[in-house]
Amino acid sequence: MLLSPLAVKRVCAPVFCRRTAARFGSLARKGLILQSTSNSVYENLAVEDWIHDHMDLEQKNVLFLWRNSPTVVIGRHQNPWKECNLHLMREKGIGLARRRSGGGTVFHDLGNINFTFFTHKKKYDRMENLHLVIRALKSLEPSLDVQATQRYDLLLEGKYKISGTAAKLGRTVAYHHCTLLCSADSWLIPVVLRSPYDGIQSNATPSVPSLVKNLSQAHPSLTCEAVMDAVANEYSLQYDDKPNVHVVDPRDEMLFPGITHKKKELCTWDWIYGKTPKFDVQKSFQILHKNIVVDGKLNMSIKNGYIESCVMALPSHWLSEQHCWELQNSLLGSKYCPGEIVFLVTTLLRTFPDDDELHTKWNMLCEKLVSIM
Ligand SMILES: Nc1ncnc2c1ncn2[C@@H]1O[C@H](COP(=O)(O)OC(=O)CCCC[C@@H]2CCSS2)[C@@H](O)[C@H]1O
Repeated sequence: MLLSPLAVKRVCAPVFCRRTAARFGSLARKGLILQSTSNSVYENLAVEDWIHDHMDLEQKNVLFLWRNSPTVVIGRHQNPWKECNLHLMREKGIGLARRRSGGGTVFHDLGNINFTFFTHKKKYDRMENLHLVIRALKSLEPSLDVQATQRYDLLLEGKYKISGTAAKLGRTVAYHHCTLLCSADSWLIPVVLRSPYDGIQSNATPSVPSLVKNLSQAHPSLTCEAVMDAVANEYSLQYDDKPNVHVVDPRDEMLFPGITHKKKELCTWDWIYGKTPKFDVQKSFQILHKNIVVDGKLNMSIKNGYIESCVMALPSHWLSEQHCWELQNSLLGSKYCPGEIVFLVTTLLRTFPDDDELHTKWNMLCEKLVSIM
């Protein structure tokens, strides 16, 4: 008989079963702990997807431990332009990812740990998981003042958020994932999660900002490594087991057949930006040209991340209706993204090669557009 410690549905991954049976040892384990070797948010989210889609969690629970290089992670139904400063993130090389669970936006770096608790849907219990994390923290610092709130945050000293929660409930499998701030760049969090873009109307899920603090600020002994070990210990205790953390590489196609495809999907523009719920942008702006202030208005509708309608109101003595229309029209169907807009306007400029005055005006409008994306 083919037995798998990961209890993978055989039909999906026969190779995985045989290999992992050898790799992960004892078949009796009811709680399996996996820790990622990767700091790529897309690879780690792909592991979550893979476990969700392929593992049979009827008899077994899984805890997945992972950390990422600097990234902003938005919820499934959020608008990144409303939630974070995309300009600053591009400048600082901070990534953006959209996860499959709902909820708000958080910042990850190597000082932030993520825990994903996978169970059968019947056993899904977020409070139980958070209490496990609290027990782990108290095993390291018994005097630590940490509490779970009704919205499943963990608060330090009654007011500082150290952990945020989100969840995904599938047909049979459920997962609850949460962050834990140990030694993240806590100065950067409010800066990067403040959107500079105004005039966006949207029904997307808004985040709930809080004051944040790192555990290591309260107790220097609470490093990521110590906390991860303590959580793994506590998780094993729950199953009367010795801690046994299996280090896994999310790029290992033998272990996770089909995971490369899952990762690729999570990296696409159409997933990260394109899944933004439909939104409108209404913005008044001013352009200073030849010492004259020109007032303009912009109205756009964005659907699946693409510009569905665009109307610019500008004084006709400054830009003729025809030229205004040509600019608007060239943007229709384009991604709501700076690179695409610059490309389209540059292409449009080539249709009037000798009109320097028009080039200047279109370029100024292009800059305005780029500044709001
Ligand atoms: N890393 C981290 N941990 C805790 N709190 C954070 C963090 N980053 C930002 N914040 C604060 O939470 C709010 C947003 O709170 P809000 O309640 O809106 O959203 C959440 O908590 C979502 C948690 C998602 C957890 C997933 C687990 C694995 S992948 S991401 C934000 O404005 C900051 O004030």
